[in-house]
Amino acid sequence: MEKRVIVLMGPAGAGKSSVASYLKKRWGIPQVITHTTRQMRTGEINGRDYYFESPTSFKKNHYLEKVEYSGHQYGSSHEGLLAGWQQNRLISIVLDTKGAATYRQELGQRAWLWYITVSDVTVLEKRLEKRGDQSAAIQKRLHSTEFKRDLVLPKILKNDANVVINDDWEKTKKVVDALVEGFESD
Ligand SMILES: Nc1nc2c(ncn2[C@@H]2O[C@H](COP(=O)(O)OP(=O)(O)O)[C@@H](O)[C@H]2O)c(=O)[nH]1
Ligand SMILES: Nc1ncnc2c1ncn2[C@@H]1O[C@H](COP(=O)(O)OP(=O)(O)O)[C@@H](O)[C@H]1O
Repeated sequence: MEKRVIVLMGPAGAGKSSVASYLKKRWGIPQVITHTTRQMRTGEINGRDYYFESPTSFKKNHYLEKVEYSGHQYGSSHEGLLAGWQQNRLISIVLDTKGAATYRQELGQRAWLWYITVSDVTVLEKRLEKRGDQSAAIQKRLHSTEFKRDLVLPKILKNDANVVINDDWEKTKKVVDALVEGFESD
């Protein structure tokens, strides 16, 4: 049976992690956990949200792809993907748009691209504040080239991605349910 990884991408605060959690809770779709050198935020758990690494330990892993985002390293392992697929036909991963393009290149249609966004980008900063991110970290993030890049869906992914506008969480859940149901009934 066909296997797929739902690649959740989009600007910071759009709701990528919220969708990943919902996929797990409602549909039992596990998230492939990636590695990062950024600091753990309040409420985050090592091994659930990320594998938090030092610059030295980060270098020791083997990555399918890795990127720098707002001054920190992020990488996803081949092993994580394969372990997820061993137990499940459908898994998810949260990536930036550069990583998503690599996944599409490496995995073809097995990378199911979902671009999570909002119709009014000014809400993103408010969401990051509400999430409890430190204000210095928010400002650094909002001014990074990667954040600005991911505010729009890159041209090379435009025809391939499902766009999910996450303005209203109740509506988003319905859109997510419809996408998963479409796959399950395939
Ligand atoms: N390419 C790639 N991007 C990642 C990986 N892990 C996380 N990201 C992306 O890195 C960016 C920053 O993530 P994070 O620090 O959690 O910030 P957030 O977007 O504000 O939640 C987001 O766009 C994530 O999707 C990875 O392993 N590879
Ligand atoms: N539709 C929504 N309306 C209001 N707040 C939301 C919505 N979706 C997510 N959030 C909240 O916005 C913040 C950022 O969401 P998150 O999933 O962490 O985004 P991302 O992973 O894309 O950075 C979180 O506090 C989350 O609870």
